[in-house]
Amino acid sequence: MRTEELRSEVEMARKEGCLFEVRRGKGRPWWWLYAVSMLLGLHLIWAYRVSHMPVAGEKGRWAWMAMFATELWFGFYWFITFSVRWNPIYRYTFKDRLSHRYEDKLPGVDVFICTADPIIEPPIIAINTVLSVLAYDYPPEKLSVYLSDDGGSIFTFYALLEASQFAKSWVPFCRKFNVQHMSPALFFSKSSISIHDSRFSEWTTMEKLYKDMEYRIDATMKQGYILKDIKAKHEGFSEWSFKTTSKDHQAIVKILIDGRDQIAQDIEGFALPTIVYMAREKHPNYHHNFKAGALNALLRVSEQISNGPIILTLDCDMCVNNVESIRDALCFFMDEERGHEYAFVQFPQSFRNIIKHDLYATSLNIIQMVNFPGHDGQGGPIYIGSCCFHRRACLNGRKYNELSKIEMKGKKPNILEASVSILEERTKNLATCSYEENTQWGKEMGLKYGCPVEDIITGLAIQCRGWKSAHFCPKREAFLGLAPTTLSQVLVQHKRWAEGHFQIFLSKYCPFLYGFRRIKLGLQMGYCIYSLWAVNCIPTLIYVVIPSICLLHEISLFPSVFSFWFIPFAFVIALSYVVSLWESLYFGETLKAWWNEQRMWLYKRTTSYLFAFVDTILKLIGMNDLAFAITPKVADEESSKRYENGIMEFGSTSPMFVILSAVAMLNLFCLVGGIKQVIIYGVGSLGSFFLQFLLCGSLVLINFPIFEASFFRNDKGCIPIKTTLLSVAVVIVAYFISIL
Ligand SMILES: O=c1ccn([C@@H]2O[C@H](COP(=O)(O)OP(=O)(O)O[C@H]3O[C@H](CO)[C@@H](O)[C@H](O)[C@H]3O)[C@@H](O)[C@H]2O)c(=O)[nH]1
Ligand SMILES: [Mn+2]
Repeated sequence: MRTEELRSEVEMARKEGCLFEVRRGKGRPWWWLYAVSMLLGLHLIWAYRVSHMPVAGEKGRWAWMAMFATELWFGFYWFITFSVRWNPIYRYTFKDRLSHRYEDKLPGVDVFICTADPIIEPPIIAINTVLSVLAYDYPPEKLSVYLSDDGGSIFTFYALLEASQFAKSWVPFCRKFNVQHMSPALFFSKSSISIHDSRFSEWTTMEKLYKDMEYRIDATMKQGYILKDIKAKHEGFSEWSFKTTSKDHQAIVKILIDGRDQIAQDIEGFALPTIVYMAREKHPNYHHNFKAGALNALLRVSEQISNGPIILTLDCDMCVNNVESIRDALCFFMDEERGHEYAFVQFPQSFRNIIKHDLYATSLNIIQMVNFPGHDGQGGPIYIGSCCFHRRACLNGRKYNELSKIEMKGKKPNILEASVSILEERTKNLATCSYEENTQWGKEMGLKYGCPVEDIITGLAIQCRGWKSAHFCPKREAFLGLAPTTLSQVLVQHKRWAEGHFQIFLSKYCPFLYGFRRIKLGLQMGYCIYSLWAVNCIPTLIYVVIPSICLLHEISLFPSVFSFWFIPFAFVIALSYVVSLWESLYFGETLKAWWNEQRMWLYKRTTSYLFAFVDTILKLIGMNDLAFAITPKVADEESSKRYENGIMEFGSTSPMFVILSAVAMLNLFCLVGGIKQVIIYGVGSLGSFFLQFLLCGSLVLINFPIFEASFFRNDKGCIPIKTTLLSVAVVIVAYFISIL
């Protein structure tokens, strides 16, 4: 049994020598008490629904059935969530033991960074990520950085060239000053130095060096072309004249710093890691398969150049923020007893731009702090695309075999023999999409194609090949990224996620089918929390519309406060909110952040998930194409300011906002209507409508930002009058339908 397994794992770690240790979460009896009482409450609610069903012809029979179906679904979904959360495990590493034993035998690490669009992902962000990686506390000859640019932008290439120059000063500076915020932008925004400090002049010189570089990149982008004398500095610029009309797919590979090169040595004797730029052309005849395609191309290219047995994948905005995270990851891979079972080590994705009360619930705190250790307890966390260390062999498609421990050293990379230009020429062909024609890339090898959450499906496949994975959450955040900062960005991002997960559920990779007998049932259910996100749109819409409309029509859908049946409803509602609030507060969120999170759940469920649901169905019947809407990493100045001040951003006329606004208006309308009836019929009638009032009232309350944005704001982020009118029209139509 799992319990035994865990106990013996901890035992083993105690025996000294192990590089990591596993500890089980505390407080499990409480969890069981919670689960049993919740189940009891749910059953009573269902019993009430069955026993009090209106007879045929009676008012509200359909509404009743919809409520019953919804509550069944919520119960089922709660059960899935609980099954993931009941047995979390937490991991600890012993990096001193690692250094002690393996310092001279550390494996090569290849870092893959993806960027795709120089406008919504400005190159300065991507190169800050590159620079943060270069500042890792790791032997430079064993570290290589690859930047994939799906935008194929000459400006990104230029920025990387600048960065590889700047790195020669930045990396030694980081060592000398023991810099912890390894991305220069973050470092200079977070730390300051006193004029009396002996390091003052060095510090300010470095700051100026960075600001100048930033300025040059910015100016070049504004100008729209690269100056002649800059172009003369690197022959790489000449490649941007390639013709896109060619029959074959084309790619560019440029080695900007060659790790074995002596010139790469800076004044103080610091060698720099290898830095490689790769771009794949957009070609009408070939699908470039978005990020998965980019990562697969990098796998092939890097195999020829550095061939590190460990790979770290990062999004362009995800800076390294902890000099030790490579070593943490290695503690899992290199542990003598159990290391060979692990395919990947996932770190949490943390964000550097979350505001005080986390307006859009973008920190993903609860998912990462509660769910992920739970997945880990069931055999392995999921792979979420960024901040994850992989074994190259596992990404390439290798099956787990108890007997074969993977050699960490990897084959000798070719860079030792071939010249840079030969390597570039050879790897260029490997980077193209035409190279993948009639191969297993995207199917059995590398990241999987055809899904907007390529990471999830790839991780699932790795686990189904017998590998374990680990979730590791160090005290100091290992990585810091940029969370979306406007409501529509968040909703679109979640639409992509929900859609991807739901597609997996409906495909042959459905965790229950594909994972059957390959991974634990608990882990299969774990994947389903997300796979079924999209489906939640329907029950949620039922719950936010029907009881309120029924309130208006004096149809009671819940037991009266004076009835016995009121107890299970009150109990389940109170318990689930108390537990969720407790979780949030426990993980350091504020009360207001929790409230904001509840609102975001409502918004995601009624818009992102709905659109994801519909789009997935359309795609299933062949009416829609696969897309990957990239999340912008920047917003305009005004809306950024509103974000900083915690003001919700609407602004555009998105159909998503019409739905949000319509739900809010409908509930306001019903609440007013309900109150009117109480005034007419007296407070006595309140009893049997109490829960409906509570629900409708909470919906009005939580939607306050929408009313504010429709009626009391006139900045550019308010709700356009068109959207408000449309939503009112929707409410009127809904009202007339309901009286038919
Ligand atoms: O055609 C593309 C599209 C995207 N990207 C890159 O993929 C990364 C992730 O894209 P982003 O729009 O930032 O997605 P997020 O929703 O923020 O990312 C989460 O979700 C994705 C899956 O939906 C994962 O790939 C990411 O790692 C994970 O952080 C970025 O670096 C992009 O530059 C490409 O390289 N090529
Ligand atoms: Mn992102």
